[in-house]
Amino acid sequence: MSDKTVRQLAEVVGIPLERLLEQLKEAGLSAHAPDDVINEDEKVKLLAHLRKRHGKPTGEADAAPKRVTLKRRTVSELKQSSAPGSSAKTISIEVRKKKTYVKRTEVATVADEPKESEEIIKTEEATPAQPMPVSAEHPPISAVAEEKAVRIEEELFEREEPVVEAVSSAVTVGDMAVADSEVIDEAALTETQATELRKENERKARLSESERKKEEEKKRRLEAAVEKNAEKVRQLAAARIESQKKKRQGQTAGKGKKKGKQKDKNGAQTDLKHQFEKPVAPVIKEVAIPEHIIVSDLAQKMSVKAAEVIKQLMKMGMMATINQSIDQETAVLLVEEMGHKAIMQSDDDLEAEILAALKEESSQEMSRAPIVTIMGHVDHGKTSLLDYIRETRVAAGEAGGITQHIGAYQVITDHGSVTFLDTPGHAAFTAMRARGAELTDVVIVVVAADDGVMPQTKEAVEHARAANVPIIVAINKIDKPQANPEKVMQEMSTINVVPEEWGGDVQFIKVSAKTGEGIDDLIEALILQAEILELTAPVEGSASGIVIESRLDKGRGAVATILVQRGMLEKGQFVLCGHEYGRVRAMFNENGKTVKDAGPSTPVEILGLSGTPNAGDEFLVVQNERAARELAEHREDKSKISRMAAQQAAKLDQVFSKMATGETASLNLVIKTDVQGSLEALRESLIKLSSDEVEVKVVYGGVGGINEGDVNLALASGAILIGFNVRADTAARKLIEEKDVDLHYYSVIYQAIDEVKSSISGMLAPEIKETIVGLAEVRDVFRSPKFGAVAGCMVVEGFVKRNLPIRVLRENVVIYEGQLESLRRFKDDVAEVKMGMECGIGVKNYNDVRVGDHIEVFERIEVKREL
Ligand SMILES: Nc1nc2c(ncn2[C@@H]2O[C@H](COP(=O)(O)OP(=O)(O)OP(=O)(O)O)[C@@H](O)[C@H]2O)c(=O)[nH]1
Repeated sequence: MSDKTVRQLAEVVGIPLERLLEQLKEAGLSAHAPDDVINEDEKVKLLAHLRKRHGKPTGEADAAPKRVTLKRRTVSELKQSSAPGSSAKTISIEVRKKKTYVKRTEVATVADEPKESEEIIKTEEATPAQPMPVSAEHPPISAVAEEKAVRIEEELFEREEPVVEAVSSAVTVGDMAVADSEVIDEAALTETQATELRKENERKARLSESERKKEEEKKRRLEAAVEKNAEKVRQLAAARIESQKKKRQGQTAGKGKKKGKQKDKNGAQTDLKHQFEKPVAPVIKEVAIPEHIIVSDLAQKMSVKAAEVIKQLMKMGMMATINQSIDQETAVLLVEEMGHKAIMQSDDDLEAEILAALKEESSQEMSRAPIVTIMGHVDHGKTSLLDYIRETRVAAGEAGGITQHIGAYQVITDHGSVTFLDTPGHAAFTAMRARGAELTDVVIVVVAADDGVMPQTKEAVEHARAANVPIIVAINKIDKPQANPEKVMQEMSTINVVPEEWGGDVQFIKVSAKTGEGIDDLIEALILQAEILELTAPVEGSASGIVIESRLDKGRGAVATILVQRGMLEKGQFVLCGHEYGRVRAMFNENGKTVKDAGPSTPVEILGLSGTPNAGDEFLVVQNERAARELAEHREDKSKISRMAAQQAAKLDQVFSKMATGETASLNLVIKTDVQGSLEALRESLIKLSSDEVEVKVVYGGVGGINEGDVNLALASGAILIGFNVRADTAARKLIEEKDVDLHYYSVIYQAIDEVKSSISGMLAPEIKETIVGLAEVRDVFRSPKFGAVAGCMVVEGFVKRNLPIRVLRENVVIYEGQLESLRRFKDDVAEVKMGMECGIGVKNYNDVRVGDHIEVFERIEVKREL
C-alpha cells in the first residue's frame, strides 16, 4: 500500500477535505495541508483515534474473535416397545444446534460481505434444524424478529418451512439494520475499506426520501410477515400439543381395551376409526351365474341381503325363498336389474374339460379281472362263502399279512384274478346302483341246497336282472345230508334262471363254504364268464374308478376303499372322490401291505383325502390340487343344487308329457303287494297296458312292506313305486322323501290300473284321490265292554280325526279297512288328536288290533278334472 496525500485520501474515502484535515488535527498528526503525505502508520493512528472517539476499544478489539459460533449437541435415548413378543428397541436421538454470534462492528463487514451472508442464509435453509446467526447488538426490530424465530424454531424442531421463512426474514431485517447503523467516518483506512465506504456513502446519498419510505414500508411488511408466520407456527404447535394431550388421555382411558386403536410397527398410533370410507358411487360387480343358483348364494355374490334379492324377485313376479334355487336366466335378469354385470357360466365346463382330457389319454386296453357281488337269501351262506375265499386265497400268498375288511379284495388264481365286493346282499348292490355306480360285472346268487329258493333269492335275481348283470348260481351247503341241488335248479328255472345243463344260459356250481368243495370250480366259472364278457380296461394313464366305502380313522384321517376301473393309480397323485379331494399319501391292499400303484379291477385303501366320500362316488386322478379343489367345490355346489331343485325322479303324472317329448318310451314300476295273488294279478294287468308308444315294465314285484331296497331299486331304474295294500317302513319313507320318489298306494286293483292307464294315455286325472293324514301306533290294547277292543295309541304322524276312514296295518301291510268307533283322550270323546299325543281308538267291527300295529287315517279328496 503506497502513501497518499491528504487530498487523495479525502477523495478515496469520499469525505470533504476540510473534515479530514480537522480529524487529522484532532488525532494529533503532523499532516495539516492538503498536499501533506500520510504514511501507513499515520493512517492507523487516525483510525485508532476515530474508534476511540466512537467509544470503541482499540488494539485487542481487533485481536478478539469477530464472530463466535456455539455448537450444542445433545444425545438422548428412547426406549421403544414394539409388537408383543419382540424385544424393546432403543433409538438414539441426536439433536444438533448451532448459534453464531457476530460482533456489532463485524456486522458492517457482514453487510459488506454479501457472499458470506448469503452463505449463512443458505446454510440455514439447507439445515433448518440449525438456528440462525444472531447478532448480539441488533436493533430492536431485528432482535425481536430473530428472537421469535429462534424460539419458534426451538419449539418446533421439525416444522421446517414456516421457521425457515421466519429465520430468513429475521436475517434480512437484521442486515438492513446493520446497513442503517453504518457510520461513515469509521471508514476503514485501507484502500479497499475506503473504496467500499465511499460506495456505501454514495448509495446513501442517492437514496431519496421516497426510497427511504419504500425501505421502511418493506421493513414493516417483513416484520408483519414474521409476526404472521410466528402466529401460524404457534397455532400449529398448540394444535399438536392439544392432540398429544388427547391421545394420552385416550390411552389412559382405554387401557386394556385395544379396540379402535392399534400400534403400528414403529409404535405410532393409528386411528382405525377413519379407515373405512363409504363408497360414493355404486359398486358394480361381475357376478358369475352358474346354471342354477340358490337365492342366498346369489345375494352373497352381489354383497346384498337375501331379502333384497327376494324383493327384487317379487317385483319380477316370482316368489322365492332364501334356500330356493333359481335358474340361470332369471338370475341373469335379476343381477342386471340390480345394476351388476352377469357372467353366464356353464356348470360342467371344468369337469367336462378334465374328463375330456382323461378320455384323450388313449392307452392300450387290456383284459381285466371281473368284479363280483354275492347275493342271496338270509343264512344261505354269503358271508361264509366270501370268508372262505378270502382266507384260503388271499391270505395264502401273503404270509403274515393281516387280512382287513376293506370292502373288496382280489383273488389270484391260476387262470387269472377275480375281484370280490365284500358287501354282500342286494341292498348294498342296489344302493350302489342307485348312486349311479355300475360296478359289478357278475352276480353270484347263493342258494342253500337244503333250503331252496326263498323270497330274497328271487329279489336278488330281479335286482341282477334290473342291472343287466349276468348271474352265476352257487348251490351252497352241499355238504349237508339234506342238500337237494336238483330242487334248487328246478325252483330257479321257474323264475327263468335256467341251468346250462338244462339248456339255459346260467352256470350252476355246487359248493360248500364249510368244506371248500367246489370253490375252485366257482372261481373258474367266474373267469369263464369274464372271458365271455370280454372285460377290458386301459392299464396306463390317469386312473378313475368307484369309491366302495370310506371311514374316518383316528390316526390316519379319512380312509377310502376305492376300486380302480381304468388307468393306473399311483401314490402321490391328486385325486378327486365325489366332493372330496387330496393327494394319495399312501395306498394299501386288502392285506394292509403298502402298494405303490393300482391298476384296473384292483381295490385299494387310500389315505390323504380331505374327507370321507360316499360309497358309489366316482374318483378320478387330476393334474394338480387346484383343479381337484375346484372340481370338488363344483360337485358340492351341484349336489346342493340338485338336492334343492325339484328332483327329476320318475313321476306317474309326467309319463305322458315325457312320452310326448320323446324322453321316455317305457314306464318302469316296482310293485309291492300284501299277497302273492294280488301281485300276479296286478303285474299282468299292468304289463298289458303296454302299447306301441310305451312299454310298461315291472322292474320288480314282491310281497310285503316297502323297504329301503325297494326305494333304491326304483331310484336306480327310474321306476315308480306302487304299494298295493302295503306301506313303506320308516327308513324307506325317509329315503322316498329325500329323493322325492313317486309312490302310489292302492287298495283296489282296478284303481291302480286306471291310474297307470290314464297317465300313459294322457287322459284326465282320476276324480278321487286318497291322502294319508295321520298315523297312530298301537302301544296297548284294552278290552271295554262297550266298544270291545280299544287301542291305546300314540299319534306319530299328522292327526287322527274321528270321522275319517282308517286302515289297520300290521308290518306295513293293510289288514283291515274301516271306520273309527270311538276316539278318546283320557275319558273324553274328542274329534281330533294331534301328533305327539296319546289317545284311545276303538275300531268299528274289528277287535283284532294288536300292540305294534299302526292305524292309518286317510282322506278321500275330490280332484277337479282339468282340461
Ligand atoms: N354246513 C354248512 N353250513 C354252512 C355253509 N355255508 C354257511 N353255512 C352256515 O350257515 C349259516 C349262515 O351263514 P352265513 O354265511 O352267515 O350266511 P349269510 O347268507 O351271510 O347270512 P346273512 O349275513 O345273515 O344274510 C352259518 O351258521 C354258517 O356256518 C356250508 O357250505 N355248509
